[in-house]
Amino acid sequence: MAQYTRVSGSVGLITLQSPPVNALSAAMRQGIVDMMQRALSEPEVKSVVICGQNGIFCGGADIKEFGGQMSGPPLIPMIHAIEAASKPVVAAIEGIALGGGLELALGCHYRIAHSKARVGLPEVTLGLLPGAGGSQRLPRLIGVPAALDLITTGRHVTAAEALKFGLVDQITDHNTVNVAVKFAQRVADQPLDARRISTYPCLCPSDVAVLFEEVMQRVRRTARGAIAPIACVQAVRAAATLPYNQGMERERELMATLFTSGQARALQYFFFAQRAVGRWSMPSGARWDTSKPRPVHKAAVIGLGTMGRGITVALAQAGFSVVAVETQEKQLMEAKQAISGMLERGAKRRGVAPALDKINYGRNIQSVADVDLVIEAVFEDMALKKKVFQQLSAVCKPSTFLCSNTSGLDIDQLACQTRNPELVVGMHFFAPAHVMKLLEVVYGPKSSPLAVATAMQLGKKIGKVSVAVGNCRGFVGNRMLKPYLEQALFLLEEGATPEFVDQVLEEFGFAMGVFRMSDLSGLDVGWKVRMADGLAMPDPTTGQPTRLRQGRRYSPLGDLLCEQGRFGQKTGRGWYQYDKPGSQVAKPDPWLHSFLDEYRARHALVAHRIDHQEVLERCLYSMINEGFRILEDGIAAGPEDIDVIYVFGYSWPRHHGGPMFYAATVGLNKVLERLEHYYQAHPDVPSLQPCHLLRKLVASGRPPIQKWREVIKKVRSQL
Ligand SMILES: CC(C)(COP(=O)(O)OP(=O)(O)OC[C@H]1O[C@@H](n2cnc3c(N)ncnc32)[C@H](O)[C@@H]1OP(=O)(O)O)[C@@H](O)C(=O)NCCC(=O)NCCSC(=O)/C=C/CCCCCCCCCCCCC(=O)O
Repeated sequence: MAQYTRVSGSVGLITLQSPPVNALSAAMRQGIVDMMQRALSEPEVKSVVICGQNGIFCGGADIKEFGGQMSGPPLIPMIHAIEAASKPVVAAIEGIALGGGLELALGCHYRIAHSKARVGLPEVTLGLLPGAGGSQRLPRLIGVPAALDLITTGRHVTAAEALKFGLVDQITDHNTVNVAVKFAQRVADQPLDARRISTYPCLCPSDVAVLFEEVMQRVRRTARGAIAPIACVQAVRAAATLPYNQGMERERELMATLFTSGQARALQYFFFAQRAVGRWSMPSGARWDTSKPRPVHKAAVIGLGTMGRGITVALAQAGFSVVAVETQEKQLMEAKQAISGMLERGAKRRGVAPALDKINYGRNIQSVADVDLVIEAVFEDMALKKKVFQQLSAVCKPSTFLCSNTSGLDIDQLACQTRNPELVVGMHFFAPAHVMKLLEVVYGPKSSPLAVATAMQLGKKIGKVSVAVGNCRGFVGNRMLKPYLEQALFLLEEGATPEFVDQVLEEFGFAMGVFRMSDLSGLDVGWKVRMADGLAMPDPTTGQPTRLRQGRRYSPLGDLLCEQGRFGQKTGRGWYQYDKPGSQVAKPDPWLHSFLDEYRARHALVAHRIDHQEVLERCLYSMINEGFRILEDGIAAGPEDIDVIYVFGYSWPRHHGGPMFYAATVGLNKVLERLEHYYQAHPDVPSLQPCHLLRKLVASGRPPIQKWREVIKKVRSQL
């Protein structure tokens, strides 16, 4: 775990050895304690260097240990002992020094970093704070404003930025360990008192109280109910206002609260879930580790509307050559201008040259003949998409992967239009496509593991978190959205207002409640789909909007709004009113309230008092129930896939882990019991009927979420 060698005669070199990231597990901490003792006890050794194996200093505490009983030497006394050492200790930082890894480096007397290294205190992203002295040492070293920024955002900084802050003493382009060893030799006789950060006064600007107030307000506004960012501010405030020892005590108290909170558990689960989705599998047994992707050098995008533009930008920014096709001259010119603007703004932000020359624009689909992969992004219309796929199949090389950016259409029907259906997959991007992290890679029954592996790898290369999912209406994300939206409408019919439903969901942590979100995305989008499905129509016998379709409850409220031209923000009216079309400031609309009253009266619906709990349970549990159905159907391989999709694509609050993790924390038996209760009250709403897998998990003794796959496997094998 930690290896000790003596180099250059007088330097004790401690190398952290625990791939992949040299995390500070109990064994690693024990190793460091032992090796430090050895270095300090050897009279020939005048100074010490701590480095990491394989070009990585340290990725911090071992997150896996947080879930169990902590054992081994604690981190805080270990770091204190390093700082108190009588011989200079130099951290040689290569690759990364994150979290506890940076806190370890802050306990050292000097820090030398490679120019390509990144450092940071990302504990806040795991629901924690830098609880091994980081919240107290960092402000003492780099000042309160910079420390607040790093600790509350968890962002990683480059070595150059770290040098500017004074966080590291030197950066090098050469072998960092060699440089650190020479440095350690040079400082071997230097006094250490001025190098112990815990003894420094905390560097505060004169208006520090105002600064804390401002940061606290910002954090509360953006945290959406997450508690760790607030605790981080409180911990830094302790550094600024208390002596070091008392500050450490405050850090410990705050850490204890966070450490045992459900939010930390959810965020740590989510850390591993994000990584788990990369290890995809298909019901056929094909898997990430047995399916090799084919390299993609040149790609094409067909259709340069909002989605196509974003996809083109994402590809070009990642260095792909792109053929961007739009058949209408005027639209092509507009798209070219918009894409250039997006690339220029993005390049300016990142301090690089815009990748304008990566894109060739054309009006003719023939121009994609030699590309390796095409992403079709035309209007969401099956007939149109089928036509495009027929054309692509005729024009492209036989080996070209043909992908559709669709939010829910049947991939199999598109694959059937082509010569090589095994090379067809869905790539469901989320708007704006160059910004949003999520990509659903959708495999149909004919999609080959090669096509899935290639689309997954492409997604990774363009910076997306890609999740492989099966083919069904709406895939995972939009399929689960349907019961959620449906419940929200039913709640309005029964007496709630859009403002109240949104308030409850936003208090839960969604960036936007369901109605504000619908106004933003445009009510006409769903209306068109419902019309195509034959739903958004008056009852043929009465001519009235009907509340029952195919024996199921149906709410025509959204359709009625659309019939009035209320499409949301873009028309200045929707579930809310806006000052003008395109405005984003939603205001309650008295017209809407009267409309709801009239609607209820017309349908003899008696409004009743709907409370916070009912809104949350009906909206979330119906969505979660659909999530269990998706698992049962094999559309998602595991709960992690669903959770990652919901956090990255649908603004599910990350500190609740995702809908499936949330169900596990609420208790599956409680979710089941409440669904049964609501289904009894609403037997014409099938999405409230608890699904078989949920019942099975409860009957199996509610195993932890990590064990659900075993039960899922059994349930699927019985189907
Ligand atoms: C940037 C990375 C490091 C690397 O990224 P990349 O190259 O893309 O690779 P990945 O795929 O992400 O990772 C590769 C595998 O490594 C695993 N991994 C990564 N980091 C860790 C880690 N820190 N621990 C465990 N495992 C890790 C990862 O999962 C991959 O494996 P797999 O594919 O999943 O199998 C990137 O990985 C990254 O960003 N890592 C996280 C960095 C991070 O966030 N570090 C901070 C960790 S938290 C920390 O350090 C906290 C320190 C303070 C602790 C103080 C403890 C005091 C306890 C007090 C408790 C008080 C309780 C009181 C209770 C009471 O009183 O009762």
